[in-house]
Amino acid sequence: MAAFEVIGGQPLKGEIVPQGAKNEALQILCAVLLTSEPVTISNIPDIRDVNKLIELLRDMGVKVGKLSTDTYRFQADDVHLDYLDSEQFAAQGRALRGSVMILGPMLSRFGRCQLPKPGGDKIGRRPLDTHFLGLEKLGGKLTLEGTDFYKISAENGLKGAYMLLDEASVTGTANIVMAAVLAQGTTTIYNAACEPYLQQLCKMLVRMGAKINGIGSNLLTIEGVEVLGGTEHRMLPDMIEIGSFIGLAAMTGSEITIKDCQIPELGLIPDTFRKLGIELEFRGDDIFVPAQDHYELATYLDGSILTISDHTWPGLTPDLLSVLLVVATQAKGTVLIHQKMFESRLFFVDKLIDMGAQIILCDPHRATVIGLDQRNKLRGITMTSPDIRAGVALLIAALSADGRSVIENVEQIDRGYQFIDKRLAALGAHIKRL
Ligand SMILES: CC(=O)N[C@H]1[C@@H](OP(=O)(O)OP(=O)(O)OC[C@H]2O[C@@H](n3ccc(=O)[nH]c3=O)[C@H](O)[C@@H]2O)O[C@H](CO)[C@@H](O)[C@@H]1O
Ligand SMILES: C=C(OP(=O)(O)O)C(=O)O
Repeated sequence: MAAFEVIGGQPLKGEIVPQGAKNEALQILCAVLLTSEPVTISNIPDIRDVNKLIELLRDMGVKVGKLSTDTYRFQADDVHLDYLDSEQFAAQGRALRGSVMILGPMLSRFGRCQLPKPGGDKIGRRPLDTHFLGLEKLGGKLTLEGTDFYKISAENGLKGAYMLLDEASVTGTANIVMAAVLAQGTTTIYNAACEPYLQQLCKMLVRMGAKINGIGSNLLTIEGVEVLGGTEHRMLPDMIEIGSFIGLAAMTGSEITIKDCQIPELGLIPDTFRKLGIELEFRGDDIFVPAQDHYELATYLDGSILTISDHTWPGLTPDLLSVLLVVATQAKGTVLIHQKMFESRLFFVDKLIDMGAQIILCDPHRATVIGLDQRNKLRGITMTSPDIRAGVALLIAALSADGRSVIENVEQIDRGYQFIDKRLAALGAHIKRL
């Protein structure tokens, strides 16, 4: 297990370029399975989960050519269906959450797929029911082996259908869309997830020849086509990384410019940091965060305590709540952080409490943070990163803290943050990989 040693308390300064979006990359990479023609993808982040998915595709027979550090060319003109039955394929599928999105494209193009329960963060129950409800509506036949191995087939092809999803699952919607684009007839998906990465997927599919209406809304209408062709696609910057850098600047009292953010795609993220009292300036497409000695939490108009909670897009992404929580520990004021979607994502606050933060974990979903207003700094400690976003939140806490911290299990952070130690060291952070 790798670890980071951090000597905290140093203000950082400089410019940082966000990586390509992890969760967009996982959708887009799976979509290369939908065509036998070449697909060129740029701004691919060099992170563990994405590299694992690229390896999985290569082992399935997809031709993978690396054109530059962040650009690859894929061609799925000779997919080895037998590989799906191998132990190695199952092990690769188990290793990340994003692998689940090969189900939709494989089902629609080749009539079958199978997968064990995919990996990803252990942050509470992560049901796949919406994925299969949708794929079954299109004519997929699901066979369950035990409770954690799924086989799905459609010998006679898929047929378009109307469906009202029980929840607006992000990867579920991506899977269903990728199945519907090659189904016969019209599919209507109501209560579809509509976050920017899914919009990016839909736009790419349209460039490949798919017919999709309603992109960006929760009502998608898809007219199936017989074949899809190749295309080029560029990934958005990672909005969770951008939010993490805003939080880092605030907590460490640093002046940081985050470059090329595609600000219109960030939804509520900038305004949520502003509610924590953090000043942000948009300079063209860059976000400038000035060094701030203090920041003060907003209250509601009637003076009552603010709640920050997640919601499906265009609400606030759940993936930033851990960072927002950490930033609140040094604000002036009190805030309730309410993580509605996942039930085991707030337990990492124990470590922040050990560092001196004032937090009451009310229940698994809610934590009240009483900000220290920089009166006391957090103290460096040794801790383990439980999941990707808690990991980065703890890293931010460690960089702001007095003294030495060690963060273990940083493979969790490496899943989604590209060379984070080197990039933060370039801003002046004292961080070493052990
Ligand atoms: C690889 C990838 O892209 N992972 C992201 C994806 O995961 P993923 O697609 O797995 O997450 P889902 O959107 O399916 O659901 C997330 C959780 O929220 C619950 N839920 C979802 C929708 C809803 O209307 N009500 C509800 O309660 C689900 O039961 C689940 O526990 O989307 C999540 C939600 O933005 C993000 O945290 C993950 O980082
Ligand atoms: C939960 C996340 O990732 P995954 O879905 O891959 O576990 C995340 O990116 O915050």
